[in-house]
Amino acid sequence: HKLNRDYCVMAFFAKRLKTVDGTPLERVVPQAKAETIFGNVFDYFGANNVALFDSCRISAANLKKSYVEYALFTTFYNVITAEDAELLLNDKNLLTKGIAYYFLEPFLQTGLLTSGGKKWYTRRKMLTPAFHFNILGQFEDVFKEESQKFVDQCKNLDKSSITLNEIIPKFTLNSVCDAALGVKLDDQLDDQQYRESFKMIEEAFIARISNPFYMIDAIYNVFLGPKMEKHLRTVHEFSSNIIHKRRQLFAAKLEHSPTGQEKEDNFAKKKRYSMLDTLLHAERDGLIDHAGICEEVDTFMFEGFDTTSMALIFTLMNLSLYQEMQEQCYQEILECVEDDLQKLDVNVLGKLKYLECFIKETLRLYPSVPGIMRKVMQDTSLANNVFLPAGTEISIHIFDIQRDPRYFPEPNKFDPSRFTPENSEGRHPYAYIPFSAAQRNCIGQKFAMLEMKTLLVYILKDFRILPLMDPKDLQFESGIILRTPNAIKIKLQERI
Ligand code: HEM
Repeated sequence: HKLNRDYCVMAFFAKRLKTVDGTPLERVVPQAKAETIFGNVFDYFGANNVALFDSCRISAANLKKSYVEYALFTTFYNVITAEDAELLLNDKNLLTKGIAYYFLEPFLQTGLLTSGGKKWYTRRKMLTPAFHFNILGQFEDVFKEESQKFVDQCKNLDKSSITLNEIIPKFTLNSVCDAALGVKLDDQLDDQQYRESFKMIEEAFIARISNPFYMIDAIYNVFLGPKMEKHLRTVHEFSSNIIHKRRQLFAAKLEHSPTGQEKEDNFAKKKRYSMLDTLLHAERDGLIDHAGICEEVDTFMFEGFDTTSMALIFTLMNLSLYQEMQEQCYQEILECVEDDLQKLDVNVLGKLKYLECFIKETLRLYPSVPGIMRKVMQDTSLANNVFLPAGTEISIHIFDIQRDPRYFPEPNKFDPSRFTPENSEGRHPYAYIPFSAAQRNCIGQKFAMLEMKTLLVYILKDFRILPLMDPKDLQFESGIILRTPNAIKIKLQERI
């Protein structure tokens, strides 16, 4: 027992965290209570996704400090405060992604999300202009078209019970494909199958992070890997078809340019291109190859589709639950937005300050990406007296950070006024990080906000949103994206 207490048998090979000045570690970083005598190795073994999610919240509530867990060969430093998140996200030695992203590689290879070092830096530099403020107006037309399609579809549904999880993902997938990739989804591209395979891949991912044996490639490849091949093929074929379609459009566009000078002229004028066109241009210049384009397209579909879906689903749920606040959003829209929605643009959307606070508060309580990870590549000492040995995995729990009562009193209460300029003043800048922060923050955050605001304006102008569920019943599942096993339902009533 003594041996086990000190060295965590079975987690014996996980390197121990230390303090820089020799203070006993438990005073600075407590260890999460182990469920078995084997350290934290089997704490999540066999737990379902809901139990897994809840156990992280229980550790955070009990320990109230960033804490450590010792697994089979790996040490996990779990970060739950804004102060620690700031130190880690700004450390230039801690830009490499953690083990969880390695499990995503069969799907995304090493695109912007999963890559590190020089490759990440070059790609980020290449793609940043595609998300520049100036290009947002170009996306806006797509968002308006898709939003109009969405409200027309709602008019034909049974409005007494609408399951958001069933209809929102189609909207966000269409939007990301059309706006960022420049391809409209049609009958040739089976998006239903894509979404199903995407879900299966995420389940395999969760199996890997929760079961210490599946973390070992050899075991995963025998028992789970073969079942995933079909789904990986589906998602890769889907993105390849998108690239193929855009390539044809791109070639036709260049052919019709009278002198072939178009590209040079436009680049000279710093004309902005959509994300996929930016990659196709870079390919012509020999800066990326076809495999690289596939990695990035998979990455953008992965990051741009379900994240925004869940954010919209929770925002619509909150609009249904808080009727007075919904009315405030509606009144603001009446004041700022003309009846002719064709005139809706980035500037008008920028005036919808209350709606923005509403979305931000939703993302605080329900961050679409509840946690992110980093890997320590070389021994690192932090300013908070923690020494991280090389190989340590860092898990930054955005979900817990954003419910810290020091920065958000009554943290579980939904209150958009927390985000007015007066109330935000002086708050720790890392207390609210739904899009992460510092160098590896979300490249698509403006894109996402614009897409969400546009759809919400279209819905609120045409419908009153009524509640159909009790938020107390909400459960959450552990995963890459914050999901709930509950179907999130609302009622719609057409405004006269
Ligand atoms: C509400 C919607 C969204 C949320 C909450 C969100 C959140 C995040 C977070 C937390 C990260 C950091 C991941 C990490 O460090 O591991 C991230 C990265 C990223 N996001 Fe988003 N995202 C959203 C929408 C989008 C959209 C619409 C796109 C693209 C169209 C996008 C593209 C990316 C990419 C490519 C990265 C990787 C950036 C890098 O490492 O350089 N995201 N996002």
